[in-house]
Amino acid sequence: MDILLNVLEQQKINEEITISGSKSESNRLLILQNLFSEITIDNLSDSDDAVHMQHALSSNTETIDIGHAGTAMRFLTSYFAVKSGREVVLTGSERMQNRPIEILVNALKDLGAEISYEEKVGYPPIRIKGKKVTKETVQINGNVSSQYISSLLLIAAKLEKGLEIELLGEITSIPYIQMTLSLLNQLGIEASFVGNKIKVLSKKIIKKQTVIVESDWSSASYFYSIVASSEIGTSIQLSAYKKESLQGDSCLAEIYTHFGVTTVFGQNFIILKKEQKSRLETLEIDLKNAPDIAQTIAVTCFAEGISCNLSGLHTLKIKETDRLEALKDELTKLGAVIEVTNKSLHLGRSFDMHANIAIKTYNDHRMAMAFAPLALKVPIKILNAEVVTKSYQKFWEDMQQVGIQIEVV
Ligand SMILES: O=C(O)C1=C[C@@H](OP(=O)(O)O)[C@@H](O)[C@H](O)C1
Ligand SMILES: C=C(OP(=O)(O)O)C(=O)O
Repeated sequence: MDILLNVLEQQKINEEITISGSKSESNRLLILQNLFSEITIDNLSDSDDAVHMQHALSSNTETIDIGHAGTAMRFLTSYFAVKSGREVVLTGSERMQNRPIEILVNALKDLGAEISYEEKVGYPPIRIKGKKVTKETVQINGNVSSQYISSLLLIAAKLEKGLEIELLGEITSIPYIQMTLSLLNQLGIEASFVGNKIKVLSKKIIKKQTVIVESDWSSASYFYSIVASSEIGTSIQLSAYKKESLQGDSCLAEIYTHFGVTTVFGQNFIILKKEQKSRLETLEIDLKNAPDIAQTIAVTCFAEGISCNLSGLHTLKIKETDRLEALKDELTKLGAVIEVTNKSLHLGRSFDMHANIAIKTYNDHRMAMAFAPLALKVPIKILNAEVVTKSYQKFWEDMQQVGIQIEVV
C-alpha cells in the first residue's frame, strides 16, 4: 500500500494518543513468562514482533518463522537451546536471514548448546536441539548487538548455577541490557552488572506478580518530530509513560529540548509541547545507546533546517535494512546534502525540500514512520506504508488524529 501524506492547513494540534506497550519490554516478558508461569503481563505490545514471539512460544511445529523480528530471533535462540527434548529450526524473513547471529550461537555452543546452520554459516535459519547446558561462565563480544547479551540473560536464572557473562570490546546499546537486568530484578531475580561482567543468580520460582509494560518510547519519537515541526503552542499528550523508564529511548525528552519541545510528565502520561523556535544550527549527538531513534532525529533535523553529526550508528547497518544507506538515499531525493560512513551520518543545513517525493521504506517500519512528519512541510509519498505494523499497528490512524491527511494512491 502506497500512500500520499498531506497537511491542508497547519493548525495548532492539541491531541491525546495512547500508544501500545514497548515491544522490547514485551518480548523480554513473553520469554520470562514461559520460564516463570508466575508472571502476568499488562499492556503487552500489539506489534507484529510481539505477535511473532507469542506464536513462536506456543507453536508445536519444527520450523518457526519469526518474520522481521530481531528480538524474537535472538531471544528464542537461547530459549530453545536450553529447552530439553525439543528440536526447532528458527528462521525469518529474507532480511533476517542476512542479520548475523554467529556471536550468540558461539556463546551458546561454548555453554554446551547444540546449534547448527541450515544454510549460510553465521545466519538464520538455525537448527537448535534443546538440551540442558551445564557451564556457568561465558565470554561474548558486546559491540555488534546487545540483543545477544539480553538473550543469554533471559534464560540465565533457569540455568542450574545461574550465569556469569564477560563482555568483550566496546558495549553497544547498553540501556537494552540494563532493561533486561531491571526486569529480572523486578521479578526477584538477583543480577549485577559491574565493569564488563554480568552475573545472574539461579532462581527456580518467583512470586506471583503482574508486570505493567510501559508504552513504547521509540514509537513516541514520531510525535516528538511532529511537535518539533509544528506551530508554537502545539501539544500532544501520550499515554502511558512514566519518568523512571526502563527504555533508553526515553532520552528523547532531553534530546528534543534542542528542537524547542518540552516534556511534562503527568500521572501515567507525557505532554509534548512546542515552546519555542529552535535556535540550534548543528546537533552533535552519539546515539550508540539509542539507535532506534536515529532516523527520527535525522529527519527532524532536515525538516527544521538544522545540520547534524550523528555518531555511534554502527549497528544501523544490520537492522531491518542498512538504515544509513536508506537515510542517505531517501533524504537526498528530498534535497538534503548528506554523507554517511559505516557508523555516522552528517547532514548539511538545508532550507529547501522537494515536494511529492516517493520515499522507499525497504521493509523497515522506522523508515516509513520517521519520514511521515515531513508531511507538515510538503506533500510526501510513503511506499509500502504497511511496514509500520512491525512495531506500531495503528500508526497511520494516529497520524490522521494529529492532522495528517492520508490518501491511498
Ligand atoms: O533488546 C532490544 O529490545 C533491542 C535492542 C536494540 O538492538 P541492538 O542491541 O542490536 O542495537 C534495538 O535496536 C532493538 O530495536 C531492540
Ligand atoms: C532494530 C529494531 O528491531 P529488531 O532488531 O528487534 O528487529 C527496531 O525496532 O528498530
